[in-house]
Amino acid sequence: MYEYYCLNPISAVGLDKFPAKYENTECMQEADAILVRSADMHNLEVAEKTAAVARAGAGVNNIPLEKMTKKGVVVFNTPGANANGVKEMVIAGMLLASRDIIGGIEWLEKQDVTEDIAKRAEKQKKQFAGCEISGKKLGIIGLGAIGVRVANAAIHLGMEVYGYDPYISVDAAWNLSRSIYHINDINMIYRDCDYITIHVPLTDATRKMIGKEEIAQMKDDVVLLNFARDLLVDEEAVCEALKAGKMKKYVTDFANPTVANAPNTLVTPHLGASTEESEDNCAVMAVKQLMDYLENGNIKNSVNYPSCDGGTCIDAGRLTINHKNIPNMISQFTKVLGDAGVNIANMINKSKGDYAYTMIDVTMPISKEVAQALKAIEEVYRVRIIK
Ligand SMILES: NC(=O)C1=CN([C@@H]2O[C@H](COP(=O)(O)OP(=O)(O)OC[C@H]3O[C@@H](n4cnc5c(N)ncnc54)[C@H](O)[C@@H]3O)[C@@H](O)[C@H]2O)C=CC1
Ligand SMILES: O=C(O)CCC(=O)C(=O)O
Repeated sequence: MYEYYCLNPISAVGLDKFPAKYENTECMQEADAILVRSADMHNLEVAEKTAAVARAGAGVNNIPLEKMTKKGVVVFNTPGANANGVKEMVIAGMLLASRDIIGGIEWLEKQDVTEDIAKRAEKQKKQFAGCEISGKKLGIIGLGAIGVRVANAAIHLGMEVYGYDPYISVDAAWNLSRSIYHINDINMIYRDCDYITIHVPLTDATRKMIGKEEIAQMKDDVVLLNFARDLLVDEEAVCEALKAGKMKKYVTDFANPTVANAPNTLVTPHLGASTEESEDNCAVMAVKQLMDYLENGNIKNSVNYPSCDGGTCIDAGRLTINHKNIPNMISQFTKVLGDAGVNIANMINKSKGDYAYTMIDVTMPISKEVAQALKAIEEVYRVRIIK
């Protein structure tokens, strides 16, 4: 029996994939695995028993990764599963920033509905007029799952698209329309684009990457869109630019005291991934990844441990070890197993930066004592007997 705990509501389409041997617990401390969306986990202590956290979504800045890693907790996310939902919001954001659709609707809602409503509407409409996005320059910072989709959609809407991503993945590059200008100097985007949209993860390296200096380079009347994370942008500087008439609109998915109801901002309450399809996709992917990890020890789409696929164990036993990526670890593991007379059938050792993961299939069942001896090795964070 496995127990899972949901820190946020998770789509039933995903949770229904858990078979009967999985139970949804009300108590986080009892959980083998935790599912989360945007809940802040930085001040939460997860139980020793908890082996995995699955973020049903992309951004993992709400999860203390270093702390989890050193507890041997594998953190998963669901790359691309909600990217289309965000892409559609970005397109909507560009349109809302270009035409005063909201102003027009609000004006109409306040009117008395009388026989002459059509006539009054025709008279008023000029104050809600705007411009088209076709033919305008769009700069995209971050060409990952979302950035690529936004880029390709914008091309189809007739925009001239410039993309910047020094770490673009091979997959993303393959999916990118050939009509997009892939540029190496981010300042070109700041200087030349009418619309700028950011789609990078929030890390120490990207925090406040758009600040006063970057805004100063931008064209007058630029529209800045932020569906990634508010802390990527110096929003005090944005509000000054909006007030000064330098920036036309700031479209953001993140409400906070700086931007909520501020002039010329369009703020949505973190709705990018709030579609039936995105919520279902993320939940299904998160649940499948958790099940494969809990039952087989396989890792796919983890942000803190390497991928590892040993399939289903066909030998007598399997154990997995989460540990630091330093010399002499494997020899210590094989010594413990050799001393206990345990024969190794197969072994996989993978690393991701400072951390590593070892999966060992053996020809006889593994005792708790052997697992304890492995756990006692310095810089071993967790040992699981899978079978
Ligand atoms: N508003 C919402 O509901 C949602 C927001 N997000 C946010 O959007 C972010 C991006 O999501 P995805 O595209 O799915 O992630 P992704 O991981 O597929 O793409 C991120 C891209 O940013 C690039 N990158 C990293 N540092 C960069 C830098 N300094 N300059 C330029 N590019 C850089 C990476 O190389 C990668 O290609 C997430 O980390 C999350 O914070 C994601 C999903 C929903
Ligand atoms: O779960 C959500 O609604 C938030 C989505 C998000 O911000 C992400 O996937 O990074």
